[in-house]
Amino acid sequence: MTSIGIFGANGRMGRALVTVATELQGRELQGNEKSAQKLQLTAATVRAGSSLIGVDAGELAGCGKNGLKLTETALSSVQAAEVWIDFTMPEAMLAQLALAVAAKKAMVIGVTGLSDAQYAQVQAASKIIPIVWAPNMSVGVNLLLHLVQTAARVMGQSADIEIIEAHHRFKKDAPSGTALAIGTSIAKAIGRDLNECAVYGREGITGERDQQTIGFATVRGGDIIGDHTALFADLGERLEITHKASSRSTFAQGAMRAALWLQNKQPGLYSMQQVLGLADLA
Ligand SMILES: NC(=O)C1=CN([C@@H]2O[C@H](COP(=O)(O)OP(=O)(O)OC[C@H]3O[C@@H](n4cnc5c(N)ncnc54)[C@H](OP(=O)(O)O)[C@@H]3O)[C@@H](O)[C@H]2O)C=CC1
Ligand SMILES: O=C(O)C1=N[C@H](C(=O)O)C[C@H](O)C1
Repeated sequence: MTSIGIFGANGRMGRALVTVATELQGRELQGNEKSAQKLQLTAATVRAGSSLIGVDAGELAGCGKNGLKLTETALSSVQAAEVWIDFTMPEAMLAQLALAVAAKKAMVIGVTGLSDAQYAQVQAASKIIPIVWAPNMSVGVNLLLHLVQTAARVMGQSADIEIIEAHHRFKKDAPSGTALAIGTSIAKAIGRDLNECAVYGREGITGERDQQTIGFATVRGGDIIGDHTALFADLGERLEITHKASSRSTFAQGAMRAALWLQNKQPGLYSMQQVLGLADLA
């Protein structure tokens, strides 16, 4: 049995995580090294001083009372679970990561929009505790990261490559972490450096398109959960590879799978590709 804690239980993803963990509790799930494992949700935290402290976590999440009272984010609360899941915001996540390091707890991190310096802090923490960090924990997107590499190898020398993403109006970062991961994956497959070839917006007299660039387009609106398309556009044909998330539970289920996979792992920074067994896919 792996005990799970959730930071930021009041967020959109926090509530999805509490709901999925509550549903999966006690059931046999795919875990580490192909063995079945069970999880138990033993802690869920909200900001220090929040009026939600003491409220039932399941009731807040909208899945019905689960008997778990929300606690405040603090070192004392972190002791209550073996693996912590964090889908909050970069600064909050880093403060929570410091608590996990102090308590020597494993962590699953889904936060996007990290600066290079913030990502370096995650890397440093992974020398002390095991961490899975991934900008997207759905099976489909992690498969897409492979499919775009095949497409890029076949079409990338002549087709124009564009990555289009759409998310809800509340999203804070752009382009999405997933869009950047798709760009990185494609660039790697065709020997380009994303830092040098990415174009993040166009306006005015831009001139003709440089085929060597990888373009990004961002849409924000309403309650779109998360759509991503990699477009390979040549003269006479175009290929589009699209993933659409229709529920946040797909990300939450991926996070639970990562949490079970992390149990008993050595300190290190692991990817969702490793969790899903896709790392060696050609
Ligand atoms: N990897 C993946 O598969 C996915 C990743 N994400 C990423 O997860 C993150 C969260 O997304 P979402 O749930 O929509 O965001 P929300 O804004 O709904 O939730 C953010 C959470 O972080 C907490 N928080 C924010 N700032 C602070 C702070 N300074 N101190 C303490 N707590 C803080 C909020 O607390 P409070 O409620 O008190 O404000 C809230 O619980 C984003 O980076 C998003 O890109 C999202 C979906 C999938
Ligand atoms: O903020 C979101 O909602 C999402 N963020 C992730 C990202 O930035 O890629 C993943 C998912 O698309 C939802």
